[in-house]
Amino acid sequence: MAPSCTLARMDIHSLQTRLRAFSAERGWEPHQNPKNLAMAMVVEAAELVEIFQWLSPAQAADLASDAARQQHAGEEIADVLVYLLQIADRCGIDVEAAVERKMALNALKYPVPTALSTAAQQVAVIDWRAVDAPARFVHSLLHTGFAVLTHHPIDTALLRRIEDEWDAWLASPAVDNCRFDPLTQDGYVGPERSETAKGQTEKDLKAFFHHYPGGRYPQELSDAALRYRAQAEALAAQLLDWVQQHAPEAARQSFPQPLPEMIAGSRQTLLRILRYPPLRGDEPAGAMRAAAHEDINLLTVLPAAREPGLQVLGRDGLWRDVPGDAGWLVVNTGDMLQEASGGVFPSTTHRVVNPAGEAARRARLAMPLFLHPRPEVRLSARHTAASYLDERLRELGLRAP
Ligand SMILES: O=C(O)CCC(=O)C(=O)O
Ligand SMILES: [Fe+2]
Repeated sequence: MAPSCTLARMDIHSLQTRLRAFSAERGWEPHQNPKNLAMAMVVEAAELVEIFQWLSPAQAADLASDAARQQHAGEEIADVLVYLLQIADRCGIDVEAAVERKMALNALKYPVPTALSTAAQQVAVIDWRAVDAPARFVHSLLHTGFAVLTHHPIDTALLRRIEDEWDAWLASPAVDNCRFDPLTQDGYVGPERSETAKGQTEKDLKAFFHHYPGGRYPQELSDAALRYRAQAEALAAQLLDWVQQHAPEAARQSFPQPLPEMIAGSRQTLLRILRYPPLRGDEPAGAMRAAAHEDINLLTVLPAAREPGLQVLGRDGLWRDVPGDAGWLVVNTGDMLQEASGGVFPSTTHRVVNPAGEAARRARLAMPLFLHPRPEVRLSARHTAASYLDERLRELGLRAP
């Protein structure tokens, strides 16, 4: 997004170079630290205000009809801008990049309050094969944190098979042979010690199995989940490529390295197979299948479950069902993409609500794949992937505090 052609015409960088030379020739540099410059800028801003001080709002709006006053205002505006550019120069701030990034963030923070923006908050359903799929996919992620793909390359017959065998396994005593190990972070976690979403008090009403490359896998089961994992991981890598290619300039400038490089050779990508057991009616008040949360990773690939319940929180504060017809694939952004993009890609809050009626008596299976960078990858000035994951796992109670 170009903030304005005026900025481009002005060429901020060469202006800063000229200002530096101007100060050096006059021996002013020792006094021009950011603190003094900021104070001088405020004095100039006050001189600009002084021009308007006793004018009526109508007179102020009509400044152009008073040539002398208009010229005076121009001089004060120039003074303010000159100091501002010098502050940025001394602090090593790239003004153009900072403005672009701020405008992108403002657009996210203050969406246009029209019917159009309500439509923009609907998660897009996109044919993966379409020529414009990558652009539409990234647009939907930017506006809703989610996108849904149809006609994707994941084998849906394989998914049904996984659901059937894992539904039985996750509810069987065999899970005892494969319980969660906090060191390797893989294995089975039962409802009794399931996650407590950040900021929640009740545990989620779910059991799950975590699989990492080369990690433990139930020997009683077929390799269907591993085959799904390979397909999902390849698709997730392609989708991350789409994000890199179609990300707004502000996000691309924020990425410490191209996104595909972050996952190259990663063994951190997590396959989670979830079983939400049928509800018995004696669940603690307020306990939900999956309480409101954000995913930790870059992107999540999630085949639509057979049972409903997945909802996304819109920027308008309303929960909406994520479209999830049979065979569709849900994709959402996670905290790590938000961190790496300087907030341009939102990590959107979602949850799985408890069903009512007949559906409450049925289990719900889901198998998200969480795409993770290698641990040493830098996401931002604050965090590497490892430091970020560590912080979040402690919050979830999956790693000792
Ligand atoms: O069960 C689902 O559909 C979503 C699960 C989820 O959001 C998660 O495990 O992070
Ligand atoms: Fe999630």
